[in-house]
Amino acid sequence: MTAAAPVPTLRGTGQPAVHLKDLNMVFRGAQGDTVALQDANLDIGQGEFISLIGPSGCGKTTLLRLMADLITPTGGELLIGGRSPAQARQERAYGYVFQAPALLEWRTVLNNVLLPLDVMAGSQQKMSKAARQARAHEMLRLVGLEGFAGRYPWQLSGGMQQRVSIARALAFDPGLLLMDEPFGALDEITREHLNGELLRLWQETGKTVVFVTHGISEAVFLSTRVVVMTSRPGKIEGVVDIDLPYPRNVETRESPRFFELATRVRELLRRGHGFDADG
Ligand SMILES: Nc1ncnc2c1ncn2[C@@H]1O[C@H](COP(=O)(O)OP(=O)(O)OP(=O)(O)O)[C@@H](O)[C@H]1O
Repeated sequence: MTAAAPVPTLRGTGQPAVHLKDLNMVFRGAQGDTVALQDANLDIGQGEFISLIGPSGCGKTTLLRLMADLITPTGGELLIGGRSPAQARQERAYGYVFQAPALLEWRTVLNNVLLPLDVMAGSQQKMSKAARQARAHEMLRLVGLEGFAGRYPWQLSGGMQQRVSIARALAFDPGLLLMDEPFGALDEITREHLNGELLRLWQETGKTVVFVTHGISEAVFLSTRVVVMTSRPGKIEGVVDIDLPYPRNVETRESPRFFELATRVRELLRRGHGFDADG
C-alpha cells in the first residue's frame, strides 16, 4: 500500500465530527436500571479513525447507537457535525455497518448496495437511475469488489459479504462511518487483510470512522486514537493516541512502537477491570 499519509486529526475545519459532553444513557428495567454510559466526554475530529474498545457490556454499541439516533440519551450533549443526531440521521450524515453483514440473499451484490439509494429515489432527493448505478459501482470499486456486482451474497465469503455491507453504508457518501465489530466473526488472517483494506479506504475517502472492536491489535493498527471503556457503569477509562506512521502494513504490526501502544491499551483495559496487580 503506497497511499499518501493522511493528516490524522481534524482534516476538515469547523465542528468536530462527533461531540460528547457528559453523555449518559440509563436503561430502565423491571430488574432495575442499567447505566450503560456514564458522563462520557469526547470530541472526534473530522477525518479521525477512532476505535472503541472494552469488555462486554461497557457501552460500546450503546455509544454507536446513540450517535446513529437509534436511541436517545438520558442526559448530556451529543452532536454529530454540530447537528443533533436526529438531524444527522435525516441528512444521512452517517453510514452504519453491523456485526453481521445483513444482506438480502435474493438481491445481487449490486442491488444490495443500491438498496438505500433506491429507497431514496422515492423521496424528494431524486437521483437518476444511471447515477445510482454509477454510485453503487463506485462503492464496490472502493471495497475491491467491482468484479462481483452480479453475484449473490451466498456466493461470497464472510469477508466479502462484510465488504458489501461497507459499500452499502457508503452509498450516500456519508462523512461518518459507524462500524460495530464488522470483522469480529472473521478469521485472523482475513481480518488483518480487511484491516489493511479499511485503512486504504479511509485514506482514500477522508471519512471519519468510529469502530467498535474487542481486538487490541486491530484497534492500534487502524486508529488515530483508541478509546478504552470500562463496564458497570460504562465509562471512558482513557484515550490512547496512536502515533504510528503511515502507510501502516505488516511491518507496522511488528514494530516496537506498535507493541508499546498495544501494551498501553492493555494496561488501561486491565485497570478498568480491576486487574492492576497480575491479572
Ligand atoms: N435496549 C436495552 N435495554 C436494556 N439494557 C440494555 C439495552 N441495550 C444495552 N443494554 C445494557 O447496557 C449495557 C451496555 O451494552 P452494550 O451493548 O452497549 O455493550 P457493549 O460494550 O457493546 O457489549 P458487547 O461487547 O458485548 O457487544 C449492558 O449492560 C447491556 O445489557
